[in-house]
Amino acid sequence: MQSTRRNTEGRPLGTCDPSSSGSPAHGGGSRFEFQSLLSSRAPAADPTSARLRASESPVHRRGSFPLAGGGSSPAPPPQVPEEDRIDLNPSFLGIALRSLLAIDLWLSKKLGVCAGESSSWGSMRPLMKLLEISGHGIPWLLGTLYCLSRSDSWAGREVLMNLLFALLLDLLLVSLIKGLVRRRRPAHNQMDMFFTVSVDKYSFPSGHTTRAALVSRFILNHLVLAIPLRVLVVLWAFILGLSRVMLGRHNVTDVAFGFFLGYMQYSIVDYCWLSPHTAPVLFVLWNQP
Ligand SMILES: CC(C)=CCC/C(C)=C/CC/C(C)=C/COP(=O)(O)O
Repeated sequence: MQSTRRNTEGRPLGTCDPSSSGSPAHGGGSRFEFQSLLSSRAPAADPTSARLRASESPVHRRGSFPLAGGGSSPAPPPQVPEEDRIDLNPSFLGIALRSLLAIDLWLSKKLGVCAGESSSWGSMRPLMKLLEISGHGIPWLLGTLYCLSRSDSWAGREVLMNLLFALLLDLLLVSLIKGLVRRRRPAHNQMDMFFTVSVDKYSFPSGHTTRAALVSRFILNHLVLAIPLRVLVVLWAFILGLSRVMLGRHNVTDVAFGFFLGYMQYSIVDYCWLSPHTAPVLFVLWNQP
């Protein structure tokens, strides 16, 4: 007995309707998924026919659909460059990563409510941009240098020297990772940021978020603050991270990794803590008239 497997549209599997719209590569119809499955589920006995089957898949044919039933003498399969081929048997990790990426892009777009003046929360954009300046590298670097120059106690100088080290380490690590990963900023972002350097065209990880996590952990560990102020510091870091997505500057994963990296950076700074004992040269140099 022979049974005919059907796709979700009730069409026998293996057939194709050339009149239907939608790009095969972008999931325009379920039949393309089927063809991928067919290729991966029924491996050919010999490599030549496996290659032929893969090249028959519509995802390998840019701009042409295979006709239902086919002809009696099919044209020889076109040679497809290696980089154009789609992995028909992706690993579980690959599927999980792609799904995470899709959720990330979808959620980031949804949360980008201040990405433009005409966005749903566009009126909040000036406030978000103020927050952006509060986490920018320049005010933090200049502020730390200024306080260092005014500090008249060894203890104060030690803390500020380490804050300066932390800020520079953060700039270095974020630039390195941005340059390596080279993830583009979301398409809905307006590139109107105040004072950026070349790697800032990339979005992974969020530099504002790493700085916010690093600085807030630093402050909580080295400044004696009343509880409400401590809560405020944590809130500032959290809202700054969130505002990066709302402004459309980043995807959610850029910010999530930014929090993680900033948190870890503080651990590095704490581990390498500079003091008159561990780095006497620095402290002596700073105290030269
Ligand atoms: C000393 C020196 C080279 C300072 C550079 C400070 C600077 C330009 C920091 C960049 C701050 C910035 C715009 C980071 C981008 O943050 P995302 O959150 O958009 O990644």
